[in-house]
Amino acid sequence: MNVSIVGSGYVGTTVAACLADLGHEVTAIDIDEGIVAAINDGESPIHEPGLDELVAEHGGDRLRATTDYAAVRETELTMLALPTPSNEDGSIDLQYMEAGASSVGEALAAGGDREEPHLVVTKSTVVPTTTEERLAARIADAGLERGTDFLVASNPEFQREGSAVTDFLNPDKLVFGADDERAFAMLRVLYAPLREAADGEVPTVETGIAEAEMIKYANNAFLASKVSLINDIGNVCKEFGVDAYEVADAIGLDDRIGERFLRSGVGWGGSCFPKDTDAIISAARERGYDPAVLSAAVELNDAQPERLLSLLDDHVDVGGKRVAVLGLAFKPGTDDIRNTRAVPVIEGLQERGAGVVAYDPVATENMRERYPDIEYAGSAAEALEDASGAVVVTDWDEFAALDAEFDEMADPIVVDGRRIIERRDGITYEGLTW
Ligand SMILES: NC(=O)c1ccc[n+]([C@@H]2O[C@H](COP(=O)([O-])OP(=O)(O)OC[C@H]3O[C@@H](n4cnc5c(N)ncnc54)[C@H](O)[C@@H]3O)[C@@H](O)[C@H]2O)c1
Ligand SMILES: O=c1ccn([C@@H]2O[C@H](COP(=O)(O)OP(=O)(O)O[C@H]3O[C@H](CO)[C@@H](O)[C@H](O)[C@H]3O)[C@@H](O)[C@H]2O)c(=O)[nH]1
Repeated sequence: MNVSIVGSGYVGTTVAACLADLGHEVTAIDIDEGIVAAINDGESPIHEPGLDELVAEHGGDRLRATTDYAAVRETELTMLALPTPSNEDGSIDLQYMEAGASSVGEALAAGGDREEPHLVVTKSTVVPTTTEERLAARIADAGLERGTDFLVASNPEFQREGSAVTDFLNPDKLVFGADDERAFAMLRVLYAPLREAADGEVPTVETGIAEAEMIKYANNAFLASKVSLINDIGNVCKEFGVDAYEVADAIGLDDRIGERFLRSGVGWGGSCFPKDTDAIISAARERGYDPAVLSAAVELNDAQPERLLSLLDDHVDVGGKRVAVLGLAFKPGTDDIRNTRAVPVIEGLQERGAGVVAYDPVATENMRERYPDIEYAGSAAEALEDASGAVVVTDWDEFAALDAEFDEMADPIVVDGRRIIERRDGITYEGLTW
């Protein structure tokens, strides 16, 4: 198929490169000229395992990039992979989606009549009814008729950062939301090569558009709440001196609970869980319903970084002292710092008057833009040297190998928010939930 993907960030670039790899002709459309040039030169604009190779292989060939929306006219299907950030009150900010939908509509309208309607697919995470009520309306504003000139559908994405390529190519499920058999048929053709190439059977859910939009929020809300629940249980465990990881391993053997997403600690961050839980809570409240469990999950998550710091307070008054922060990315395998727990941890240390020295294997430069004034170390060893305490925020594998490096600390107190450091002689070790 000939496909265009509007927005070439974390999701758009992964989807575009993978679809090209599966044999489709793909055009990535982005307003950022640097991103467009990089893709055409065969370079991935983002750090994501496996993506460099795919963009290198297909960039400038089956995968092309442009800033010109006219490219959608050469394609049968356009996916919108644009940002859906939060407004200050937590509600979803649809300005990028609406701008993108308008541009697609105008580009299609400028091409005159079409034999078949163009399918516009919402890949971004949007609250239920957005695609039909807000995006289809923007496309129609260009003088196009839904059903004749264009169709809309929702196809939410469940990939994780750090494993986006393998997640996209081997999804647990595909979700197609549409109200027109022609839209379902096109989505089936689009994903046919993926289903053939995937490691196992890929269940496909065909449903309504608003249902598909809601499935994405329910998925993230469930996972975020699962982590908050294990953090709540973990906090209780800590009060009793019980190891929450032994408890989690045991309850995870119950199929109804499942072993994944039971790692307790300093909480969830990233570009999705925080904004998506906020957006669906806000959208529900607007309609008069207050989702109590989900609100509590967010509240508990917001409190975990302070709980981590209070464990450090139990051992040392960090005012005027050097404290190492190990890990800045919101999770290992990515340089993404959006909503990382490192931010409240750093701010809490600064409020206590500590001198922060931070280290991350790949996310340092992103964090430096946000906090240019704190010290950044070139290695974990350098960060630990002369520090009067260390807090672990991201579970990078390399932290598991740290050992003699702790001997160089002024005061070897380690508070681990991710259970990645081994307890050892010579350090005062506190696990957040164990
Ligand atoms: N990041 C993830 O792992 C992930 C996973 C699943 C779903 N999602 C959802 O996917 C959507 C995109 O997220 P992302 O992380 O890829 O965002 P991103 O910020 O990384 O990328 C968005 C891209 O859109 C471009 N853009 C902005 N306005 C534009 C316009 N008018 N026309 C063309 N391009 C424009 C930006 O330059 C940027 O390159 C969000 O709704 C997000 O919730 C993200
Ligand atoms: O047991 C766990 C699992 C995760 N986390 C934290 O939860 C956050 C999110 O992790 P993860 O879900 O692995 O990463 P994301 O890339 O944010 O992916 C989530 O958000 C994406 C965007 O919507 C969805 O597509 C994915 O399905 C969903 O997992 C990170 O801060 C993790 O440290 C924990 O604290 N404990």
